[in-house]
Amino acid sequence: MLRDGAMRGKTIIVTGGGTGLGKSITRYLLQLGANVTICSRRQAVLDETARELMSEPDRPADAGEVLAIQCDVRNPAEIEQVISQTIEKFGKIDGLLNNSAGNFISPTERLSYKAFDTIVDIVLRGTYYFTLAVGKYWIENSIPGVVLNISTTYASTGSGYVVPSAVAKGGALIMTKSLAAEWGKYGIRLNAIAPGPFPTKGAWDRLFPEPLASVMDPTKRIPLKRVGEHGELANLAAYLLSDYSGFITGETVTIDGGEVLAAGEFNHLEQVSSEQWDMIEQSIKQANRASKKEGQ
Ligand SMILES: CCCCC/C=C/C(=O)SCCNC(=O)CCNC(=O)[C@H](O)C(C)(C)COP(=O)(O)OP(=O)(O)OC[C@H]1O[C@@H](n2cnc3c(N)ncnc32)[C@H](O)[C@@H]1OP(=O)(O)O
Ligand SMILES: NC(=O)C1=CN([C@@H]2O[C@H](COP(=O)(O)OP(=O)(O)OC[C@H]3O[C@@H](n4cnc5c(N)ncnc54)[C@H](OP(=O)(O)O)[C@@H]3O)[C@@H](O)[C@H]2O)C=CC1
Repeated sequence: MLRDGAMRGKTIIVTGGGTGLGKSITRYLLQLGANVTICSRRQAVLDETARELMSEPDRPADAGEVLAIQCDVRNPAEIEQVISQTIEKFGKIDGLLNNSAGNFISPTERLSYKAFDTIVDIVLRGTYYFTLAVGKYWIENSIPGVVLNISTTYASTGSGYVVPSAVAKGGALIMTKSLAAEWGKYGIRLNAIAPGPFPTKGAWDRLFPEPLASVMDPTKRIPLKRVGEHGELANLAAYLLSDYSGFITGETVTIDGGEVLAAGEFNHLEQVSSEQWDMIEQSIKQANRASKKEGQ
């Protein structure tokens, strides 16, 4: 979507950049010329992704470089290491994509305290630790920066069966708005993306395992009748991390094919046939005539 080289000279940290959506966004940022640090718990996965992205056949000559650093986002000392090694390698940091997450589907009453903590710690604590660390660096060095948080649509609506994730993503969304208000004076922007379903192994293994996968087709609820494509999300993320979105802050952009609209009272009436609509129309018109007569 953005022109070639649109992110040249920028350095972005992508948490969870070794897999899934983080990897797809990293691929596009590199193509646009950004240098990208990817970080997560599994160094071997990060190294393999870095190797793959640096040797893609269609990699432009002026594509950015990737640096892979092990980091558990629940650990501030490891976050500090990512920041210092990124500055050492690329000179500065311009953007942070908080994309790391943990999640699994489960009735909430089945969860142990540790299970709940595990998700909230990765998603909420990890997001605010990383944002705080990078934000301090930007403020101390008078660097304008941009934070993009990968949220979910249920961060606003809430959702059963993924309650720790909803609680944590909801908290991160409020942090996005709160810090957008507080740090605007430093030239720091914070936004969020709320994706609907975008198939990844990480999400599908934990949210749609059998027998759920056989009985639950997420596309049925989506007005556009399909799941998202990684390139569509990468376009939006690159835009929100780029200077082209320079006047957007505190905003959440939903990209879900209209799935959140499912709450609309009458949206499920797709099932009503054309013949049934004829009958309904006649019935309403009959009622209209009757009420007019009553008024005469
Ligand atoms: C499609 C529509 C919208 C979707 C929105 C998507 C949101 C997403 O976030 S998708 C991202 C999915 N990706 C991941 O989750 C990747 C990373 N995940 C993991 O590594 C694991 O799933 C993890 C989050 C559980 C963390 O792993 P680890 O640190 O190794 O933790 P443990 O295995 O030790 O488990 C901790 C704790 O949690 C309990 N637990 C794990 N799975 C379940 C489960 N399915 N049901 C109930 N409890 C579970 C586990 O038993 C541990 O608790 P204790 O037993 O008390 O020790
Ligand atoms: N796929 C979808 O349909 C949707 C996804 N999302 C969001 O998109 C983002 C990416 O998810 P997706 O690509 O689907 O799933 P993935 O499982 O592929 O991505 C999650 C990433 O988080 C990393 N991670 C997990 N725990 C930690 C930790 N403690 N410290 C550092 N990194 C960690 C994982 O790497 P490692 O295991 O190496 O640590 C992994 O790379 C998440 O924020 C998710 O909530 C939102 C809505 C829909």
